[in-house]
Amino acid sequence: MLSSPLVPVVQLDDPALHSLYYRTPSDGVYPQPLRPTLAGQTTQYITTSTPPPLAAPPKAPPPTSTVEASKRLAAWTAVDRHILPEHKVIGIGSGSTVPYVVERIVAQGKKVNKDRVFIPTGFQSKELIVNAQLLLGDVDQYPVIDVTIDGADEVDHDLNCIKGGGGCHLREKVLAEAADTFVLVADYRKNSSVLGTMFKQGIPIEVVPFAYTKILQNLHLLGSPNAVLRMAKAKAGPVVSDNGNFIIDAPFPEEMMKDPYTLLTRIKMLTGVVEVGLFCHMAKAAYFGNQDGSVTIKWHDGRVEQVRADKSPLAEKPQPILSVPDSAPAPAADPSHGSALAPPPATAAAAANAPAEPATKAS
Ligand SMILES: O=C(CO)[C@H](O)[C@H](O)COP(=O)(O)O
Repeated sequence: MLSSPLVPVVQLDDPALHSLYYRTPSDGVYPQPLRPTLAGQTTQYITTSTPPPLAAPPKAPPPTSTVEASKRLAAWTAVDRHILPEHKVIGIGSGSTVPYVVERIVAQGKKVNKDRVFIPTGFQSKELIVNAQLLLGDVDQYPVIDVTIDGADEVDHDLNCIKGGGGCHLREKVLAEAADTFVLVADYRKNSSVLGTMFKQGIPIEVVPFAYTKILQNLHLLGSPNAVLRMAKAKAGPVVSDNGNFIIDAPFPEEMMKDPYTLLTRIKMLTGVVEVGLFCHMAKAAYFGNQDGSVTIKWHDGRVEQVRADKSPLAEKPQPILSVPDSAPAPAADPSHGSALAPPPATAAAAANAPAEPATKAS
């Protein structure tokens, strides 16, 4: 029996095969990952050989609409205020605003980022971290996170929010809870006073697959007669979460949505429910990029701060917006997601500044 970490299952007599199957880190030929970040990590911790130089990480493309620009505005402002040099463990959330979070973190430079580890909330954010050549970790290694920044489907005045439009809310809640500071970033369409006003598809609820019918029945009794199993669009059958579970979308009447914490506890008590996409009393601040280039910041203590357009990070160096012509067809909505957003209220600023904006998720 070999004492190497790789234990043989069958005896290989051919020496060539033997060396193929029994390579160990000390051989210096440990299989190399195909992607740069992982190559960087392997080089640091396992191999002794010189790594190939890394290509520059891909940049996020310029925003293609006012909504996209406001997502970037929110993300950049939040990163500038909350991701400080002393922060070493950073949670990266999910959704269409988060690529701009990663973009701004990368812009802080290699020097500060080389001592940081980034924890993803799911497949998408893991890809963002890897592609940006940042060091990837997981919450089981780092159960205490300095700052987590995440998107949201809708946020109310008390910073309660709906999350899980992208089906990641279980990991998102774990990373929010693990964080000393949890910050939300979103465009102006997500800023509301009562949850469910803008995001109509209902509260995302992750459930163990075998129990979904019983849970649906219980949700109907609890006050959500239209609760449904979320179905996949490019696959036959239900959406399956990163954790192998099903997702139910349960719209509740406004009266119940006005007290999201009570609703959260009642749903969570249903047997078979893994996690509920209602995040109550968790966020320290929520950043909303506005159509006029300003940023609204709602703080956990009830303060509301406005950052004027000429004071925002984008004002330092104006960023291009690739405008979408009015006649262009609306981008296809992510059917499992932002299509539930109601159109934003019309404002003078909107009329003056915005190209025709679909009320659906733009990415
Ligand atoms: O909770 C989430 C995924 O589970 C997302 O953060 C939320 O859905 C916002 O996504 P987007 O910015 O794409 O609208």
